[in-house]
Amino acid sequence: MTAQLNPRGDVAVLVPAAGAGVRLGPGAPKALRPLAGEPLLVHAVRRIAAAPSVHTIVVAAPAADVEAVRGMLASVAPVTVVAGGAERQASVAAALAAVPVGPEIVLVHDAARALTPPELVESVAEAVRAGHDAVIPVLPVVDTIKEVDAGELVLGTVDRSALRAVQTPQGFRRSVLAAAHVAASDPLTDDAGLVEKQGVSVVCVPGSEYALKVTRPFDLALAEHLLTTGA
Ligand SMILES: Nc1ccn([C@@H]2O[C@H](COP(=O)(O)OP(=O)(O)OP(=O)(O)O)[C@@H](O)[C@H]2O)c(=O)n1
Ligand SMILES: C[C@](O)(CO)[C@H](O)COP(=O)(O)O
Repeated sequence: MTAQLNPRGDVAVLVPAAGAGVRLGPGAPKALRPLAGEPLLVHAVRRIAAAPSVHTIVVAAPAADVEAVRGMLASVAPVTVVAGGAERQASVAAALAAVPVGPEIVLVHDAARALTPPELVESVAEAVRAGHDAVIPVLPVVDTIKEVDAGELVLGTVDRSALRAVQTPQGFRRSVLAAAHVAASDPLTDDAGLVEKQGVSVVCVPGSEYALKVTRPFDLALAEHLLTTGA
């Protein structure tokens, strides 16, 4: 059944999905690769659409696959599909340009984080609604972290208590994200990094283990296991 978005919602979600997936290995663009029988992107969009505040979803698809992605998502949720760019930042900028007048909170969410629960979409949006210009979901770093030189010689042990692993969706006041993209020079893979460069304070909220990014083959196997076991 096709999900309905909330016409009175205040949140637009941009879904960059135009990456190749080089680290996943040869094959179709990553967002279009199957996870338990459906493309990663379908899983991601279904969960975004289940978040009650979402008014608009814009997907940035690989340029050659825009029509295929429209077809793939037609029965999932009402989405706008645009062509992405060569860098993630260009894909986000293309999606941002397609957001209609209305939503004043914009979330940017990797298609690759296909199992992200709707509750995380809501908690990030709520933190922006509460007055923060930029909000990122994070997890504590659980491994010991070493700094090394070019020859893999350990230089020292980093204090991990002040480190966080960053996820998406990342949430922004719309004008803040738009200004950061206008001002952007070198491409970054992280929108929070763009707004930091503008001197904007970025606030952390608790992330979710389920928002793992499918990057390497092990991540895909883990996501498949989580889905098929109902974990
Ligand atoms: N030119 C790009 C590059 C990335 N992305 C998207 O940004 C998200 C996060 O990127 P990542 O997981 O690093 O994906 P890829 O760039 O595809 O991965 P790789 O670096 O292994 O090729 C993904 O949903 C990806 O599709 C995008 O829309 N446009
Ligand atoms: C935005 C991001 O998902 C935050 O963790 C990440 O930066 C995406 O890209 P990367 O190429 O894997 O760093």
